[in-house]
Amino acid sequence: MAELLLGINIDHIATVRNARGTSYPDPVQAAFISEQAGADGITVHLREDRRHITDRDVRILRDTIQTRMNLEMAVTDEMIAIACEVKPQFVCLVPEKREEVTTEGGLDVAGQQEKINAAVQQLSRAGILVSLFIDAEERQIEAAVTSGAPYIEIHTGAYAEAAEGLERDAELARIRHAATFAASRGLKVNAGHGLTYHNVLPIAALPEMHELNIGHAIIGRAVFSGLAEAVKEMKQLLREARR
Ligand SMILES: CC(=O)[C@@H](O)[C@H](O)COP(=O)(O)O
Ligand SMILES: NCC(=O)COP(=O)(O)O
Repeated sequence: MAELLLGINIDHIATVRNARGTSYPDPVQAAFISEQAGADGITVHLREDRRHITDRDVRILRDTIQTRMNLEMAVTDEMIAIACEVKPQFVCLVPEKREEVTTEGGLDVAGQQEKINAAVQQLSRAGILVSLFIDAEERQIEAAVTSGAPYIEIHTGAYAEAAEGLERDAELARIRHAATFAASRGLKVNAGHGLTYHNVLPIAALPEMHELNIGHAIIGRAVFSGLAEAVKEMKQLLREARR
């Protein structure tokens, strides 16, 4: 079976940075370390309200990412103009609501087919590979095929939030069916949102999966794998100050 690719979402580094308005921790450094550790791509979501990733991040990352940039964005004229100028290797079109804490559902491609078709065409003409972030539904997959986008990313949020047992099994079955159906219709299939060290295995085992985009759980874990070292470094500095 082909290797399953891992895209790292580094938005959450920018969230910590922006909470204080500091220049650290820098998502540019996060992208570099992720790539050194084996990431196959870097995902950033330039939200309309710029709550985490900023325009500056996107521009610097476009120059510094060695693998490939996957720019998640809403389907707006502003975002399409930015993407056509920056030219990331991939754009993933996502739904966006100002007041949401995180992306709540998939993009309704079927309900706004002409708008999505136009966006896919414009981005494709700029040489960008387009992915559509959709729920695991045949209707949305058919609409994605119609749009001409070569990729979909299946929103795994409902799976991640489902209670372990029957509820989660049902969500997994929906995703499994969607992945098989989408692949049979010629789409490349990615997935992501809310995937963790505890729930990723059944999704990763689906043979049609091409790439998983994972951020929050990895950044959350990185805090603890690095915390002891960070405390030791500060303690060392304090000791040096009193020598
Ligand atoms: C579009 C998506 O899947 C989200 O995971 C996003 O990339 C993460 O950013 P937010 O936490 O702002 O939703
Ligand atoms: N598109 C999903 C993504 O980029 C990562 O989502 P999360 O792991 O931060 O929930």
